[in-house]
Amino acid sequence: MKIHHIKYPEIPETGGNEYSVAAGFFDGIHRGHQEVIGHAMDVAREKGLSPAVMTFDPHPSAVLGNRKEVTYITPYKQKMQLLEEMGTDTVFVISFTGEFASMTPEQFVECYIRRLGIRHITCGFDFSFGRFGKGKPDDLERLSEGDYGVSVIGKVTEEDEKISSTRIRSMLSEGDVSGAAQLLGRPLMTDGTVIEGDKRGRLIGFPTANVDPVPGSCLPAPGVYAVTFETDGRLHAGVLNAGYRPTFKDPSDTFLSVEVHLLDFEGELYDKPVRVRWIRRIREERKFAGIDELKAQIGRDREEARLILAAQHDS
Ligand SMILES: Cc1cc2nc3c(=O)[nH]c(=O)nc-3n(C[C@H](O)[C@H](O)[C@H](O)COP(=O)(O)O)c2cc1C
Ligand SMILES: Nc1ncnc2c1ncn2[C@@H]1O[C@H](COP(=O)(O)OP(=O)(O)OP(=O)(O)O)[C@@H](O)[C@H]1O
Repeated sequence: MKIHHIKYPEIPETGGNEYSVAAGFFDGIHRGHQEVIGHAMDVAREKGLSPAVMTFDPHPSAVLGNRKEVTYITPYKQKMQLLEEMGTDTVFVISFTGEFASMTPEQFVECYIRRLGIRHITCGFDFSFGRFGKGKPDDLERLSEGDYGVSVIGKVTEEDEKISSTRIRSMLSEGDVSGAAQLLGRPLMTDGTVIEGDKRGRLIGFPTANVDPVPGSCLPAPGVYAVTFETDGRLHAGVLNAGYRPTFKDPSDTFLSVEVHLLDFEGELYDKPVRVRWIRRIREERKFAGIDELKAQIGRDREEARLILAAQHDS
């Protein structure tokens, strides 16, 4: 898959290729996004065009400043991997700058559709672009003069409400990872590396792999979760604690640890790249009176995770 990074006003050399693109930020590549991207690919096949995606980096809210801290359901690398798996040949990643954001719809169409060789553009019903987000799908049609086709995908919903990145982020902030998986069409995936912890886990009888998530990962609310843990091409069942370990740590310690106890694995994992898939929340993190109580609870968490993951496997 070819990735073109574009910074306004540059236009990359694409060797005369002609594209069918899906346009949008696409954080999460959820079921709504999958419909938009899937349609762009169908058109590419029908018309003999190259299947492509046009996306932006960073998230517009990082530049327009309406979100405090910008985290991603699918950080950049994972998003690229998912797009490639869906059959995308080319991705145009446009730097989302103040200058780009203030283009008129006419400028956007001239620079990023006509001059890039785009012959068909697919977007969702609420796609917007250009100054104040004023450019709408209708404008794409109005400005095309027959040079390119436009498809607008209607609202994809779950329980009568639009599936959106914002909705998924809000579910994650409440720990509802199974609800989020329903909208994503797959579980939330967190990529990271195994780092050293305080080595207390082994002492209490539950060794854990401490995961350092890739920067900018959008994590679910603190708590205990049933997860799968993929490393070295193998999938392990696990029970994860995301939190501040109040039983051992000072409340002023604000480092969020993400640690996974693997149900059927013992061995060395330091420095390995891993992918955690969040399956279901089990409970909140709590401060226990002592180690014995904590150990008993982790034992119950482990059994609950085992049942959740076995049921998921059977279904
Ligand atoms: C499934 C699971 C649940 C946990 N729940 C809690 C909890 O509710 N409260 C808490 O203080 N620590 C909890 N912990 C964290 C333990 O305190 C932690 O594993 C131990 O401190 C080891 O830390 P280390 O890996 O940094 O050595 C949990 C850990 C696991 C694996
Ligand atoms: N549920 C949906 N149904 C149809 N089209 C959608 C849906 N969600 C997003 N799209 C379209 O997919 C593209 C990418 O959308 P965008 O990245 O803004 O996603 P979003 O989920 O709506 O995000 P946010 O919650 O941040 O607004 C846009 O063209 C948008 O119109």
